[in-house]
Amino acid sequence: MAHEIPCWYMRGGTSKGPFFLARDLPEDPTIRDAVILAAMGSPDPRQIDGLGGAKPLTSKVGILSVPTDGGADLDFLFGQVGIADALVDTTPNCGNMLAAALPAAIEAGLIEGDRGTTTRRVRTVNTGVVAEISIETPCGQPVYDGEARIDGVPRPAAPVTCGFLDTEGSLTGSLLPTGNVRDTVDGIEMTLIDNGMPVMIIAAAALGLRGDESPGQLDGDAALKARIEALRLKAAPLMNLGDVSHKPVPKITLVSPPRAGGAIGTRTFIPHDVHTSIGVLGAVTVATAAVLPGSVAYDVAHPGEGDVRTLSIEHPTGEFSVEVGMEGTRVVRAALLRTARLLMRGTVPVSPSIWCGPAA
Ligand SMILES: O=C(O)/C=C(\CC(=O)C(=O)O)C(=O)O
Repeated sequence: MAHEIPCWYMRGGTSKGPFFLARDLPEDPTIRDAVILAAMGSPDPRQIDGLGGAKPLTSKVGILSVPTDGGADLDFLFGQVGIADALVDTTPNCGNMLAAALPAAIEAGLIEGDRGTTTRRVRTVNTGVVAEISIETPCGQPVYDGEARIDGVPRPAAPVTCGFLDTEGSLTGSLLPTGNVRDTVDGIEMTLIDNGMPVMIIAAAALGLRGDESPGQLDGDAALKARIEALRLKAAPLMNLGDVSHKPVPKITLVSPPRAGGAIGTRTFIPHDVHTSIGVLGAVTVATAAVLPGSVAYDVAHPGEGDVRTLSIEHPTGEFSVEVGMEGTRVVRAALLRTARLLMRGTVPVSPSIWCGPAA
């Protein structure tokens, strides 16, 4: 008989995927990952035999637990699940799935919601980044209907507010891991930066682009993608990320002057497909570069003024507003809005041969 794993299938921002409780999954990470791959239908380019959506933004999972060290109220382990690769990567952050972690934990009975608004510190175990997340819980349970709108999601929903502190160097050790605000790799100038997400920021013009091309146009340009991947493989070791040929970081954001009254125009490779919008911590990192004099982003940005300012990061399906708190030219905190929704709750059946791991 199949093993039934409790599961809450959530949309978090512009991503979606199943959430599990750590206690419902095998402890051994190798068996756990085999179970997740089976649940998602990987490896298979169509993920036809599982829950995965055959795109990076819909091939994600969250694993929840309550920490005992006092460092947070909820631990969220994020997994980027390979589609054609049999790989569950728990290295990077994902701010979109993070937005769904608290409602999922309340749905699962792991955390008791407050009456009115529930605010908790949620730690992304992957990097240790802690975010303060607030959701509406009028009677102690999350509500999902509401009037908050985020670009990339067609319907309005209840707001999820996310506040970040201490995101510098999340994976690379420092905001500017090379020690430079600008580097040159294979003749292309770039800013290599990590304020929650390692990102290579390159002017779209440096690659012969305008910067407002559609994701379809960019995804269809095999020569461009090969060039960008070659740059990524060279830049990643400079960012202390080593060999990233099987890693989803760093991301690459091509920047250009804003076209819709925002702070900057973006097209982001994550890293092999073009994002239909932009990731959460990706947007925080691009906003950080946009206000940093000397960076490639600063050259084309309208960075605004003041110790607290809102930067509108333009992307293929609209914009993403990031409020930043600054000390000098340094971003020390970021706040932003997401929405999330429970799409389905149930159990995922997994074959006992996978659940039990290889025979001894
Ligand atoms: O960059 C990606 O692969 C996609 C993400 C990551 C994210 O949310 C973030 O940058 O925090 C997403 O949109 O879910």
